[in-house]
Amino acid sequence: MTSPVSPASLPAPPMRWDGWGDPDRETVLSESVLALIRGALGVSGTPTPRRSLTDVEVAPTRLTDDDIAGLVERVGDGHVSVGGTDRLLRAAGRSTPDLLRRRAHIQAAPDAVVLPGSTEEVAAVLAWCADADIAVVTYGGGTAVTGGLTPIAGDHRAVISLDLRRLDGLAEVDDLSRIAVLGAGVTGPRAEELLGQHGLSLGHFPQSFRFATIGGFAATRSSGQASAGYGRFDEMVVGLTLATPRGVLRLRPVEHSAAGPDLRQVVLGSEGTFGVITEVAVRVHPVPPTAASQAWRFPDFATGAAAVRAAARSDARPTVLRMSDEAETAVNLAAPGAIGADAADAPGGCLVITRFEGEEDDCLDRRRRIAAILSDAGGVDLGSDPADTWAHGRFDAPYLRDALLAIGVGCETLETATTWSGIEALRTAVADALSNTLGTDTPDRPGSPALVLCHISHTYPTAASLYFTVVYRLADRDPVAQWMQAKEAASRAIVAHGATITHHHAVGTDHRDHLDAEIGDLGVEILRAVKNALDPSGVMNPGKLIP
Ligand SMILES: Cc1cc2nc3c(=O)[nH]c(=O)nc-3n(C[C@H](O)[C@H](O)[C@H](O)COP(=O)(O)OP(=O)(O)OC[C@H]3O[C@@H](n4cnc5c(N)ncnc54)[C@H](O)[C@@H]3O)c2cc1C
Repeated sequence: MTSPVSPASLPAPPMRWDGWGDPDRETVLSESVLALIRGALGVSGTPTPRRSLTDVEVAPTRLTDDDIAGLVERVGDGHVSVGGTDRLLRAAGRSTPDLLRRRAHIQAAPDAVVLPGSTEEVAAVLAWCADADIAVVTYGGGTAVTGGLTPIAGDHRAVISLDLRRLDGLAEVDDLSRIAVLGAGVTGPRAEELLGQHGLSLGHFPQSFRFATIGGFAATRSSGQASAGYGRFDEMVVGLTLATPRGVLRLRPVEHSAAGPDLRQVVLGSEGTFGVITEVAVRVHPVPPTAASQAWRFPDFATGAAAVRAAARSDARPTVLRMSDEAETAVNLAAPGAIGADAADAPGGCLVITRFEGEEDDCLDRRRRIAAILSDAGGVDLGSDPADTWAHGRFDAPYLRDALLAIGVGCETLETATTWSGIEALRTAVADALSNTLGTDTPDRPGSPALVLCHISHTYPTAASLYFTVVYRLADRDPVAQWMQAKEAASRAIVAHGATITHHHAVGTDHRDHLDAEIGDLGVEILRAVKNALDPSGVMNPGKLIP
């Protein structure tokens, strides 16, 4: 039995419930985007209205009055809700299947939302849940894209969402060591604001920066757009605190230790299946006084990839280094405000963006040295404008997806990484898998090819990550199954090429069945053993990460 949702009693997560970003911002597709989409996919472009929150039903909570009292006892009055809206708002992440499921009249939701205010309260809730046989899904910013937030109770009698928004402080700054300790619920902008008051910066800027949290970054091994300069998030972490059903694990911020295997690396990427990361000690740096950019055009992917590889190996490494393939360059994805605008007269080739942050002399010197490398490798200097345009609009592209979904156009991304020697074959295989599954004729979608775009998003001396965006006509019937079929084909191609199933989006539910192909049966057994030590009753995020 389901019932319409009652109003919220807890503060709502800041993102719109059924889409991306600021709830007050409505994206209207420009004429150039509409023309591109109509021409490529044959849709009419007429938007269908969104479902209102009040027109959704959820099942009643499975928690008893005693359960609710038990939770309130641990986190205090006003921090627990079994109200339908509170539960629904935390019921999903922001993948395209998540958003498609948000269109249904009846939706799955956790049985309660709990807002702990400290590490001790988190630990108390987890111990209580383990005793009471209730599963726990940790909720950070809600930007998960691989099913990590799906409210799965598994073998347990109910599931709660543990929203960390109250863990929102800067606990400590060690200026001399350049280490800061941030609460897990601090969002990307709030972290920069808090650190900025000390003249410091973290430098982690994923596309989800505005909404995702410090704890979420750590739990998913996130990677930001400035990873070439500041590293992946896991490289920024020097210490952390993990609350588990068995107690609290505190890993002190001494990065350089020979005291056995590095347990931080065991916690990073654990996706809430071992416990809840409540605090993270991160490496920080002074706010960079200068930024200098430069964009380049290469004739084709292979030439551009060789140039980017050389730049990634240089000690003049840019802070941002990325390259769009021919298709992504042609639709102008680097400038969301101008997509499709000059598609007809685009000069072709592959766009490379470089950006350098730091002291002025150092920035200019690195830019000059990288310019020499890229120029020698066949690049044409486009000046700073395209790179500045990319920097300006870099957090806005996700809004487009909502507007596309409204007109019957699917838009989803997936990512992987492999060694430089495997990059070209991997790109072809994944792109083919996506085009073949989403671009074939079916009674639902006669003759609509899929548009597959790709960029090299993160670079290392030995490897690089590939990030695919695919735009396709949604099936009238079961568009979730349509995407899942394409994703499975792409995942198989990734596994067959020995690449990683995820470079930074994490495993969640979506990649779980492919994890054993990557780490082997013994690797899976190790993860199970760690989980068993920290979460013997298996209440922490069941159905995610570990097959
Ligand atoms: C439009 C868009 C763009 C994106 N761009 C990027 C990108 O550029 N780079 C990138 O790396 N990712 C990106 N992502 C993916 C996503 O933003 C990251 O995975 C991010 O790290 C999730 O953080 P969050 O706070 O939103 O976590 P949530 O989505 O709330 O949770 C993610 C997973 O981690 C668990 N979790 C969250 N917090 C904790 C905690 N404190 N302790 C234990 N477990 C926890 C959750 O249970 C869940 O399984 C993008 C997603 C979207 C929708």
